[in-house]
Amino acid sequence: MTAAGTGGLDAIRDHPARAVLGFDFDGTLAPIVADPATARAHPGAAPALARLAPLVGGLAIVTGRPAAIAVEYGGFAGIDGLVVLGQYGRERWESGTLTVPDPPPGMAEARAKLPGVLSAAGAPPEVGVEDKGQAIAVHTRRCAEPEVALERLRGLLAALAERTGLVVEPGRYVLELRPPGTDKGIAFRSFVDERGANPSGVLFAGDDLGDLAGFAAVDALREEGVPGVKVCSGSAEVTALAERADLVVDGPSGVVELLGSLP
Ligand SMILES: O=P(O)(O)OC[C@H]1O[C@H](O[C@H]2O[C@H](CO)[C@@H](O)[C@H](O)[C@H]2O)[C@H](O)[C@@H](O)[C@@H]1O
Repeated sequence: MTAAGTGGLDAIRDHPARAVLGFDFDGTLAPIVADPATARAHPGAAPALARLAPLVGGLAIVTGRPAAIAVEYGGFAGIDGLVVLGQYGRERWESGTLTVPDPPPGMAEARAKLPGVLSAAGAPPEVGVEDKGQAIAVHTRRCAEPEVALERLRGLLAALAERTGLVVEPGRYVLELRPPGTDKGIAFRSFVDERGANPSGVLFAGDDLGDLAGFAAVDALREEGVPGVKVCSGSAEVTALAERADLVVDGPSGVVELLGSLP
């Protein structure tokens, strides 16, 4: 644990009612599985979040998943006070109310052209397409050589994104075509700001490249004098987060253990 991270955790524990916490879903609260449709939160996650929600100033799931899917797969439906910021902040779920904007311009064209792009890239049949309405994720985890399949797709998907006004969000054996304009850092910072001008401390936990923006939000808050802690749900697949984290825990079970120790 870094000294700054210890300061962040101490501040959260000393003044939990003004603390704001953000957690990624896949790989952080939910173990990684081969089929995205079968991912479910660690069994201890929802009970731990339900216990914590009334004790802290703000508690959010900040995820690339559609908000409704994260609520369903997480078992979060009954948790009062929990906010789910889905699709990198475009969608919001809170107390059973879901807010979803119209799909971005370009998404329909990207959807229509994607099969041709996969074919041009020689994508094997194990490549999976996850249509999330606001975004489309192309998964290679189930391919015999997932890294090779991902690299073959990278350039063509980047070109498709550029043609359709989208951006490519890379992740764990996934390249996602999604609208620009938000990321987990913007989503988490705006959630912190809406909870009040004087947070006692902030925490962001993640496992994947998209979570680096959440870490950057914690860094920016620290520079403004707000104690903060960056938690990495460790895996062999992504090392970039561990290098920037204050604390590395052992995957979703380690994150649930940390949740149980808060505030
Ligand atoms: O922001 P997150 O909650 O971490 O979501 C990021 C992406 O996670 C999902 O894909 C990842 O998890 C899958 C299930 O364990 C796994 O099969 C895949 O390889 C991972 O990349 C999800 O399917 C995507 O839509 C999310 O954007």
